[in-house]
Amino acid sequence: MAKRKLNRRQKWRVEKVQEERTQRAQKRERDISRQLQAGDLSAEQEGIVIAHFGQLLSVEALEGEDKGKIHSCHVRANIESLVTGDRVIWRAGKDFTGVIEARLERETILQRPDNFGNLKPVAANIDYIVIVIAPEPEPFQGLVDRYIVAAETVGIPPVILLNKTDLLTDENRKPIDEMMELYESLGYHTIRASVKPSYVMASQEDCSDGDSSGNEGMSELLDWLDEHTSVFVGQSGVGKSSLIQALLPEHDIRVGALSENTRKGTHTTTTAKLFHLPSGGDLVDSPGIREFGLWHIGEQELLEGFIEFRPHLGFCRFRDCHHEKEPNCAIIGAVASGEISERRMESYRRIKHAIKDQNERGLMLRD
Ligand SMILES: Nc1nc2c(ncn2[C@@H]2O[C@H](COP(=O)(O)OP(=O)(O)OP(=O)(O)O)[C@@H](O)[C@H]2O)c(=O)[nH]1
Ligand SMILES: [Zn+2]
Repeated sequence: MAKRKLNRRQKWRVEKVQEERTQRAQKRERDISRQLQAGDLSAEQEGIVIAHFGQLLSVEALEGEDKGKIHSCHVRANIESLVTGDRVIWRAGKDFTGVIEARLERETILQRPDNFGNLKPVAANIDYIVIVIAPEPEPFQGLVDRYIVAAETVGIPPVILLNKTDLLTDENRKPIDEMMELYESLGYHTIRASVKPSYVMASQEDCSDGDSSGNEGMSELLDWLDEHTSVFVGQSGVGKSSLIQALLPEHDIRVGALSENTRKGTHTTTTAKLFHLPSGGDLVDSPGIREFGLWHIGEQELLEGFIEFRPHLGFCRFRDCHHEKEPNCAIIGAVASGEISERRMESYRRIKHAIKDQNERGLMLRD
């Protein structure tokens, strides 16, 4: 996506919109000052943004008598854009309203490009990116690695979750096991799970091979998610909605995600929602977040995103080595000595060429 150039008329409209926005912000500030003076706002307290609706943010109180309650809050001027997962200092007002005064420092931030090519934050303070794969649709190493690189780039540990283990067969088991073992050997945590679709459940009397819901691997997954905030990403059809639905039986995840998609036309929505898991831990989800990893990667980020490449970076004979056929290339040397697997090297090359292709077609945002 290239940066758009605006013509005069568009520029005028943008300026007009900005002016109106400024006026609205000033009015809000005046309202807030009035409320403060009238003593209608509580003392400052800590909260977490759990959803975003236009100018209003849903903030959950993390302390005090309102702990766990959700307030619909305005944001004071001069606070940079807030996103789901942000921890904030806020004051409660009447009737579950409130005012956000400040944003606390973020541990991590997921960003995606907007239509103008600028990176916009979509979720904050995520601890794990759970990359879901399944025997069907077949997992392609390049795609899984791309998700991993994206996670490494933002500094959030990826967890590889193989879902639909009930669909493992004599034919597909070996390549999938090899893939999982490769990721384990790189130090990534892997989990295996299966979420039985409800129609299978209905026709099944005996659930003795799993937990009472007929699902498998869920307790390990729940343990892993406990006390952390996670997002689920992965190819369409691997079972992200099914997993999230199984984790959050009281929410209608599928319907929510679908209607949000339909309303926005394509997968452009950035509204993310934070859910508390009954067993502990939080999930942040939105159709936009599920696509995280497929947005953009720069060539250097790609190299560093392959964690086993890192010790070899900077040791090639040529500073501008492309790690293709150059003599004394440290990366190629590490493949030859077995420190880097052929599969990951091939995957790296494939992703690099795909990025180049996209760059040449002007689709990428930055190198
Ligand atoms: N056999 C089997 N089928 C599953 C399992 N988990 C999910 N499915 C089925 O796989 C299909 C796709 O599942 P979804 O949960 O919609 O997948 P998704 O990753 O959310 O897909 P998108 O919404 O397109 O991103 C559905 O028909 C599910 O019932 C599983 O563990 N085993
Ligand atoms: Zn090299």
